[in-house]
Amino acid sequence: MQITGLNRGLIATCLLGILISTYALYVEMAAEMKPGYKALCDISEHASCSKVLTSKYGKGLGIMPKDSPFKLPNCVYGVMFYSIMIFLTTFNVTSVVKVQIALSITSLATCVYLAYLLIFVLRDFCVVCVSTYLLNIIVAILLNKKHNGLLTKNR
Ligand SMILES: C/C(=C\C[C@@]12O[C@]1(C)C(=O)c1ccccc1C2=O)CCC[C@H](C)CCC[C@H](C)CCCC(C)C
Repeated sequence: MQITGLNRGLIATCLLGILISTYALYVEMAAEMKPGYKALCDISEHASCSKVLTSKYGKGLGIMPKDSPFKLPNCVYGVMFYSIMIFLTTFNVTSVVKVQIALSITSLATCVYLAYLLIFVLRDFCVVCVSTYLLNIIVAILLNKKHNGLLTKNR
């Protein structure tokens, strides 16, 4: 695929990521404010996204200390991550793609950790969470293709 096509794919995937993260942030705030709030992604007892989002792992990735300024909802990190990705996608430079790949690997590692929490600690199926894992895998594949594409072009 051409670089332009890969860029479109990357931007579309990241926009979807921003959309899902924003929705998850809304659900998190609504569930915290109104008890008994039932979100669209609260499908059943063991497929409840609001339970996951309002759990103690839902903020600061579950690792930030109690009153750290980085104890933001995980979704806020998601929005920042996808926005930075979109911005960096506008540069078609190998070195910038390398920075994006590094960020993408960090996000994949974070996803593995969050998926572990989801499956083994919270024992819940969270649709919005799993979709962001998939999006991050797609971003990694597209970045790898773009990196290869730029290397061949500059040869
Ligand atoms: C919505 C989202 C992930 C979903 C979810 O986190 C949620 C919402 C959550 O509450 C949760 C609770 C318990 C178990 C699992 C979960 C999750 O699954 C976003 C991915 C975040 C993405 C993987 C960010 C990675 C950021 C890197 C650390 C790099 C930061 C880059 C910066 C410069 C900002």
